Amino acid sequence: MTTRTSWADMAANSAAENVGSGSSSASNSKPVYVPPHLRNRPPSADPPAPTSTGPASSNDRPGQGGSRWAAPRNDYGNRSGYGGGGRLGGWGGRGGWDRGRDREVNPFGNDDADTEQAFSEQENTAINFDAYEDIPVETSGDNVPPPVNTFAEIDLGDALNLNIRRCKYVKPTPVQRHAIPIALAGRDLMACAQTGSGKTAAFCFPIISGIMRGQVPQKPLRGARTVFPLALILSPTRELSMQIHEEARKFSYQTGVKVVVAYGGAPINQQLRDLERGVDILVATPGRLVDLLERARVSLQMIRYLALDEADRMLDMGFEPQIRKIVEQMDMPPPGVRQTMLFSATFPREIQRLASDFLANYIFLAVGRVGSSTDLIVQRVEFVHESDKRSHLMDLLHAQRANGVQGKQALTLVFVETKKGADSLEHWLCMNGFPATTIHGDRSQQEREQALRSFKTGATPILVATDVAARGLDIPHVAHVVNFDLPNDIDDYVHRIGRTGRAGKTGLATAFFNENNTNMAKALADLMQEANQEVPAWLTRYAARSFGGRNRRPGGGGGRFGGRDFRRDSSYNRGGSDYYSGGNNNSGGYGGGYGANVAIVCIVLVGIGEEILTKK
Ligand SMILES: Nc1ncnc2c1ncn2[C@@H]1O[C@H](COP(=O)(O)OP(=O)(O)OP(=O)(O)O)[C@@H](O)[C@H]1O
Repeated sequence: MTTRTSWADMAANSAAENVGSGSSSASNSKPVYVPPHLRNRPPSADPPAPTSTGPASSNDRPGQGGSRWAAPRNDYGNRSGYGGGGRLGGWGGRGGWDRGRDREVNPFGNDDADTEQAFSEQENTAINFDAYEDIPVETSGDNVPPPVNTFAEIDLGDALNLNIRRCKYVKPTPVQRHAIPIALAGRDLMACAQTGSGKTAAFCFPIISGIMRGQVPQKPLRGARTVFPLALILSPTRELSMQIHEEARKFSYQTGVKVVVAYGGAPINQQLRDLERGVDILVATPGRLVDLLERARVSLQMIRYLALDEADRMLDMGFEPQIRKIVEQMDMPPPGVRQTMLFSATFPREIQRLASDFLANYIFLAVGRVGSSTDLIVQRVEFVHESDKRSHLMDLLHAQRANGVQGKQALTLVFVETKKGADSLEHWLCMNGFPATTIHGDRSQQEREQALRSFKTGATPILVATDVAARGLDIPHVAHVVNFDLPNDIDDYVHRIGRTGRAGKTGLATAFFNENNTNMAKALADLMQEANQEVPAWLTRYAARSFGGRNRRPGGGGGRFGGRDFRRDSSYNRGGSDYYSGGNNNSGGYGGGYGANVAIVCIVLVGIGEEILTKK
């Protein structure tokens, strides 16, 4: 299997190479204990904040009379400067403008980003395209626009095309092939596609392209400090919002489209200043957005595009009231006037039903995952008594070390149940020579961001996490996920293990099981069986005796799994024609949709809300 690195990996690698203690280079020598107060300090040799490559120019925009493709955004001129402090300083990742030079910061961190040569040499092989050859795809809804095979077939605009090349995306992934034409046709969309398959670009490209094409809108009369974004992208966690923002900034580099992120836990004043400098696309977590709306600092009156990432989580009980408030009770244009796109790797039927309130004559798209959910992930479950867990983990880590599986190219993510448990395990690992850090809801946002960076660069190749890191995070090189404490919900398990084996890469997931997890036995055994994993005989025996472990898998008791348009259910009947009036099965022998035994599995990047997570 190809394991060439993407540009993102290369950036991470170069950062890691500059990191001293705890990196893989120290692997063969006795690891050094790092006291807690020094553990997460940014390495002094870490790369500096990316520098600008030049003024935001308009000459890569095709001329389109009256649209923003033809209208350079001269409103950059009067900014007081915004640098965001670069990747490792302050509230990471918000940088869009170079404070001193008043220029758009190059999000590619590559001074040559303007030159064709700089990005034409290597393609992004993060995605294993071979695995997509016979991927099942199903669409339903009226007049579904046909998919495309190449980016060249889609008129996204020169500036965006240039950024796609800078990202080294050579061809669209399956979800992009189908979703982008649907979105460009102005259609509402509910899209279900596997983790790591490029959903972010699938909703970002049409939004950016649409804003570039559109007329520069007349700002409504309102308080001078109110901003009017044209697109809103909501996601359930702070870290996921930051990730989407980083991606969107790359895609919109030098297009004139301005992307701002707002999330809880970070100082609101900085975010207000970011907004004041102008915003076309607002990426936000719901709680912070409600705050901004209530302060009348943001108006949704001009929203043309609404995208919900991890949409099923956003409409799950924790978030639904906030989402309804934002979407239905403020000043956002109604469905049909705005364009709404919902993306996730799972869409349980009840959630689809709820979600349909936000959509108008929408298309449902389901794209199976690369291989199957867990073909790429070897799942192991081991019986480990509570008191033996630490020594068992130590054995695993020593074995990894002995096999040379460690360092920045082989990160280990260890999931535990509680925040206290996370701190305690992290401390113990460090004491025993395994550089670790931790992420959970009791840590400040700054500490959380720092921990993630330290993990990604391999400075601390073990991350002990609660469910705050279970969903939504795209961390390259996670080779091993250890469920030190199993979750109580099989979906959480699926999301956790989905942090490895992403984008066509293989991964390993090990779960520690004991008497405290008997309610998970059946769901776990079913899931493993479905994924052609070896199910230990003892687990099968536990499964035969047990009942529970909320099972959303196909064929499981919960029946919440959704890789199929709920409008096609025979039980669903709401007068028909306004909901579902046709289908387009591109599944190529896939049969009648995603039935009970289908392995689409949308392992998910469903996030848990920060409000919920902070309780963990
Ligand atoms: N067309 C493409 N060619 C090559 N790489 C791509 C392409 N599209 C996306 N990628 C890369 O694939 C990786 C996964 O993309 P992304 O994070 O958008 O997936 P996702 O479907 O949102 O995953 P998840 O469900 O886990 O959030 C990213 O590193 C991204 O840069």
